Amino acid sequence: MPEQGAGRTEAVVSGREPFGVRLAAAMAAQGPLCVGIDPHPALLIGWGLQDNAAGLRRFSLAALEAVGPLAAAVKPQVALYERHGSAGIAVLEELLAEAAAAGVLSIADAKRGDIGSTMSAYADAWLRDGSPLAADAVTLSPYLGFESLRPALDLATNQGRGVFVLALTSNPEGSSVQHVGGRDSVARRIVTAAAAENARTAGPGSVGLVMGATVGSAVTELGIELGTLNGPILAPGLGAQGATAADMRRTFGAAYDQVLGTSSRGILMAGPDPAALRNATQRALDTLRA
Ligand SMILES: O=c1ccn([C@@H]2O[C@H](COP(=O)(O)O)[C@@H](O)[C@H]2O)c(=O)[nH]1
Repeated sequence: MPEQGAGRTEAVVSGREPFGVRLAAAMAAQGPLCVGIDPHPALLIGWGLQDNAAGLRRFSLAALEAVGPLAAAVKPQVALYERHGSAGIAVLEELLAEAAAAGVLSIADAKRGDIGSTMSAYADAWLRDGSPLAADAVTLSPYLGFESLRPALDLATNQGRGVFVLALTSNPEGSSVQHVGGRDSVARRIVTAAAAENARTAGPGSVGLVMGATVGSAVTELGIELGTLNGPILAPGLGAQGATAADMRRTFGAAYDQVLGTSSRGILMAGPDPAALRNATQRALDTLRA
């Protein structure tokens, strides 16, 4: 029996503007910064909170309240909610709802990827109206094949939501898979596939890429062409992983305007004082704009 769900085309069309358009507007208004909400145990303790669901909730809502008005988007790291079990997932649901109510774009960093039929369920969870976990966008892993992501690509389009597909990740181990093939690398093929998706839309596309701020010269060495992407690039690695805005400018060159730099621990470690969190966010924004 053929795989069910892999080729599903969504019929639902939401009334909201495409994610790519909404993100471009937020980046123009706020600047090119996404703040990661990563409630690591050490950060909870550092904020004077307990490493439990109640601490997680206070941390998450306080972080959103402080940084939300300054950032183009927030990016909760799903793993750090999952480690608290169902109570942690309930906090993530509340955080996503609060972000939506405050008009702050949310990117769920879940890195989902599976065969098409299971991918449909992931898409329903993260991208469908009415799901308690629906975010404006979700991160996806394409290592079961880019086309295995089809249910999420189609649902995102039809719901005015977006996806960010891992292409060149910020960790040093990523190159052992993503650089394979040299000038015809795995990463380059993912970029080409994302560009083909975005070519279907006239405005800014909603299929983004994850490309670490730490990847240095990999983009040029692998012959990756970003000029035709027509979509956003989520660039983690600022701050705690050591990358700077200057590194990002060198790495992304002419595509820098499409890049949404993201920092989690580098900003969150300034908390819990809201003014200190706002200052850390503003400093990160200033370097990205400089
Ligand atoms: O290539 C990637 C993809 C995702 N991430 C995630 O971003 C944040 C980074 O946190 P920092 O504290 O700013 O280092 C984290 O949630 C990662 O899982 C990434 O770092 N690199």
